[in-house]
Amino acid sequence: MLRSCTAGLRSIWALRGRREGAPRLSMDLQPARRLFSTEKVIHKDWALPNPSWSKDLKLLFDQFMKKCEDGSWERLPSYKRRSTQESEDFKTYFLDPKLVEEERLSQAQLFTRGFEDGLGFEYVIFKNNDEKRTVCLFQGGPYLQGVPGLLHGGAMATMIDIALGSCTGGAVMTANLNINFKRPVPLCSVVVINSQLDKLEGRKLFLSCNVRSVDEKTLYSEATGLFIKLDPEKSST
Ligand SMILES: CCCCC/C=C\C/C=C\C/C=C\C/C=C\CCCC(=O)SCCNC(=O)CCNC(=O)[C@H](O)C(C)(C)COP(=O)(O)OP(=O)(O)OC[C@H]1O[C@@H](n2cnc3c(N)ncnc32)[C@H](O)[C@@H]1OP(=O)(O)O
Repeated sequence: MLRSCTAGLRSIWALRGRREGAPRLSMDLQPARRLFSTEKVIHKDWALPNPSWSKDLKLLFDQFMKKCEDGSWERLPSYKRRSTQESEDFKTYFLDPKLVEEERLSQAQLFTRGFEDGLGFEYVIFKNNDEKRTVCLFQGGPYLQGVPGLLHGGAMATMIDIALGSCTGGAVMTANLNINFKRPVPLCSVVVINSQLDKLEGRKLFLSCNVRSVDEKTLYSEATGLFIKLDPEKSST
């Protein structure tokens, strides 16, 4: 496993910055301000295949894209940053400008999308609106290691949070997250996170998910989450 991961790492380095349609920029060599000031970077959709995706991930992606054809499923796009108008709305309602400097905020990005291709979080989420559930296909790269050769539990928790949040469809905050880690996830492997909305109670959304291997034989984790719809009348800070 470690050997294949090292080979993967070598090929990933060979592919750095070559995501389809992406500008050839190297994140560690250029100042963040320059990287994130171009519209092209801000609006790039990262939930699409790139050369670091394994055969398993590409295969599952293709299968779910087929399910999207009749409209029952949709692929959720993923951006490093929100669009300008959404950012402004968000700041107006929920952020205290005294707590976060404008310059720092201009550099902000979704942390799961801050890695070079293949090194960190590679994922795509498909949503079935009628069934109120999502499927997240996730390949955790070599920079997400915890115990040698294994995915860090915090990286898994991050993906579980995002997967559960993708079922909510709105401005929400995670209030509670409970995870049972049942089996360790091999680094660089692909897992499937099935999430669903179990109950809606006022502003409270109760969700659950499980994390399985591609062949569904291994149950890696189970989790439940409570998300709260944000109240624009209240400040979250
Ligand atoms: C920040 C805004 C986000 C906006 C997003 C906008 C668009 C989304 C689109 C794209 C996003 C893209 C990607 C997202 C990627 C990553 C997601 C990251 C998610 C996070 O990384 S997120 C950070 C961790 N998260 C926090 O940092 C929360 C800190 N926290 C709070 O900010 C407040 O705590 C809050 C807002 C949760 C609630 O505050 P509040 O004042 O609005 O509501 P209140 O306290 O009245 O609770 C109402 C009812 O929920 C019950 N309740 C509350 N908490 C509970 C708990 N823990 N257990 C059991 N019940 C609980 C109460 O008991 C009451 O129940 P009842 O109504 O029955 O009395």
